[in-house]
Amino acid sequence: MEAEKEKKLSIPPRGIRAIIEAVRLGEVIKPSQYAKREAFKKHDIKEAWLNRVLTMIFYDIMKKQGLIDKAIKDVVGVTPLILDPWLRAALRVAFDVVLFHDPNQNTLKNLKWKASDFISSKTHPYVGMYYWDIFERILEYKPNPKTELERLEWEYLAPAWLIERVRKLLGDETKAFFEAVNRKHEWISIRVNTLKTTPEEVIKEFEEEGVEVVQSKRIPVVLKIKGPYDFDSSYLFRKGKIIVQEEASAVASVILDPKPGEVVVDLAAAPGGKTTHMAELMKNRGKIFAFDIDKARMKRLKDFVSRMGIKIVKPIVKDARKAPEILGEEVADRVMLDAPCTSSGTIGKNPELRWRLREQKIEEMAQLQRELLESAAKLVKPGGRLLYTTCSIFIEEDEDNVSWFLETYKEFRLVKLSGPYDPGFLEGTMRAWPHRHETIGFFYALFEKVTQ
Ligand SMILES: C[S@@+](CC[C@H](N)C(=O)[O-])C[C@H]1O[C@@H](n2cnc3c(N)ncnc32)[C@H](O)[C@@H]1O
Repeated sequence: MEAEKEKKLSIPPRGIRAIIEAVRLGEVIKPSQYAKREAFKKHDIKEAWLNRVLTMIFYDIMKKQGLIDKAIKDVVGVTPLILDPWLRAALRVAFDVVLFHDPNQNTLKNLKWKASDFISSKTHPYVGMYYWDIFERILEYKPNPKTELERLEWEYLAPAWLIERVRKLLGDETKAFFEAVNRKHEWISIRVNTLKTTPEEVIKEFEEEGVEVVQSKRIPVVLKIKGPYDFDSSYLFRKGKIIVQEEASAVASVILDPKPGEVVVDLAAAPGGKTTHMAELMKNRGKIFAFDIDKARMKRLKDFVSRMGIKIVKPIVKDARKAPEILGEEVADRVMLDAPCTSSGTIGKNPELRWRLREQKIEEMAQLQRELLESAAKLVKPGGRLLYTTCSIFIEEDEDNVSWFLETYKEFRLVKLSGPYDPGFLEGTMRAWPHRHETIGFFYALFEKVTQ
């Protein structure tokens, strides 16, 4: 009996206030872990166990936000988006805890009384009273999906339109796909900076720090460490010996394969995962022109470049559609276009993204990607190569753009890719999948400009 009691979720009043504040701040402070950190500090969450429990709930709410908001709407009668932000945050916490966890009686009491007091103090006593009043209805609430697709939304924790799309792409593997993206992500993928150290040395240092580490079989400079890991206080990170990067992302630079002394243009470079990797492959010899339109992300690129001891990168904060005007045409041996995209392949890493994504966005991104491909086509020298990648799983952003490019730019041919991942839906292209390759969803197409 005692053991059973202990298994139930227990959150003290301070924890309730901290998680509501974290969810509230998460709407305005990005990335969301900063919001969580600030709220936990404010409410003095020092105990490791409590931090772990609240962190789990914080990310759980993001992953299930669309479903939680549907439940709120069923109970309250309006979309939570028009409610007071503190009330919305408290309701999201309450629904998540009640529907998806197993809270003990004390936690339920705190969730009713302390949350109500807390949001009263943040807004108006009427708001707290309203929350208090409807709390019993939250306890009674049972989701009532009416169709098979609505039922799958609760099973896969994703909106219906996304499930339909994944089904069209993957058929029987749909369930495995969503299970993989919803799994707890404990392992963090990093890349070793070979300008400063070796994978073996870094493995040794992690082991000495007591961090579990495994080396990627596909890309030996990629290591996976068991999190959590505090990068800010990490010697390896501060000295620029490691950088956070997914294996699928590191594969891109290896495929483009820039050589020492070459001229490379990276058209969507920030925060610099691929730019820095290419500089390493080029042994810090040659030139990389790194374009990105986002100043803040570019600042991070500049920090990484200097910390990692890289000398050959010229950052250019400009729209990459202007790159041929700025640099001239046919100047590059290699062009990397790691295009801005819907990022649908990263929903495992960015749990709230699935609820934020809008289907209309896909066409918008595909159009921008084509304009960037036009720019890339002009930059490549005859005999030079262009790599087009996205972290999206949608055909419109991937294979469709490749077909369009090959039809429009007859001087380019597709260089067939044969690994380390699986063939894409167009012969010669390649895709990485979360459920098959334990990485993010990623798409690759390599082109060569034929010499006349
Ligand atoms: C997928 S991210 C690039 C990630 C980067 N290659 C890396 O490996 O770290 C896409 C980038 O495209 C940038 N971007 C969006 N529109 C752009 C444009 N018109 N010109 C240049 N960069 C753009 C975004 O700011 C974003 O940093």
